[in-house]
Amino acid sequence: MAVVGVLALQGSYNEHMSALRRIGVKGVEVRKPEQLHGLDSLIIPGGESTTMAKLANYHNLFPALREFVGAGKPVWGTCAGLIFLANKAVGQKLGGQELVGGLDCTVHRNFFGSQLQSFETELSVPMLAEKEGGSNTCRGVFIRAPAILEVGSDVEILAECPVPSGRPSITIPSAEGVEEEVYSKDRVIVAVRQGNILATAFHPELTSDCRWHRFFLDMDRESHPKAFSALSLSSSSRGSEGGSKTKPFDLPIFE
Ligand SMILES: NC(=O)CC[C@H](N)C(=O)O
Repeated sequence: MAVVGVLALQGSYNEHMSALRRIGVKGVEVRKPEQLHGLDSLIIPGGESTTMAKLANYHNLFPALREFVGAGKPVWGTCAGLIFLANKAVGQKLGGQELVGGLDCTVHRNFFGSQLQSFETELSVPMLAEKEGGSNTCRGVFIRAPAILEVGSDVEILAECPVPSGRPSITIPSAEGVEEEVYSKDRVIVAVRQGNILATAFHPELTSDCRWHRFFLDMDRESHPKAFSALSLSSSSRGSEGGSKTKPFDLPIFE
């Protein structure tokens, strides 16, 4: 059975652990580099990316995290986790912060504004519905959320969000170091996939909809099918919130 690590330095790791439990998957809390060995995939939760980066540095986790991503194992970053995985982040604190990288995109750390400008909205997610069943939308919980400004050609866009009208305008340094306004579009990217990397600017682990977790586990399954024996990780719950997919008749494992 696949073993999914959840980086447990700070932030919403408990919520990811319980979402994994809901779909019958074993989650393992990761705080040290050696705990990454033997994992099939990894979730980097939301939280506060600067604090998380300091803790990751303290535990000497960055080289091991980069190696994990580079090995092609599935990695999912939610919110602060997305910032960790981006190749480039803007809107950071002075001096920036260390990133794991791997995801070919530029992320703005606090695109939607301050904690007070946190919000929930329905996101259109046709691809998620196609793969995991259920409604064409999902609830997006955005907490002092980042957003993706630009993506490379290998990055598949899975969800976009209308830019709220009250959002403060953002500036990023140009190549010459001069401040310039860059974002004027009315939509922004909030979920992407690039090969083994999944990233969401919002928090599916704070909702009861497990489809993003299932989607991630399906990526995991695709990357090494042997870890998934006849015990279907989601056979117990696929169909409850996922909706229309019928359960394979030969896999009535957990009822
Ligand atoms: N909910 C979150 O993970 C917020 C992330 C936050 N914008 C940061 O920079 O870390």
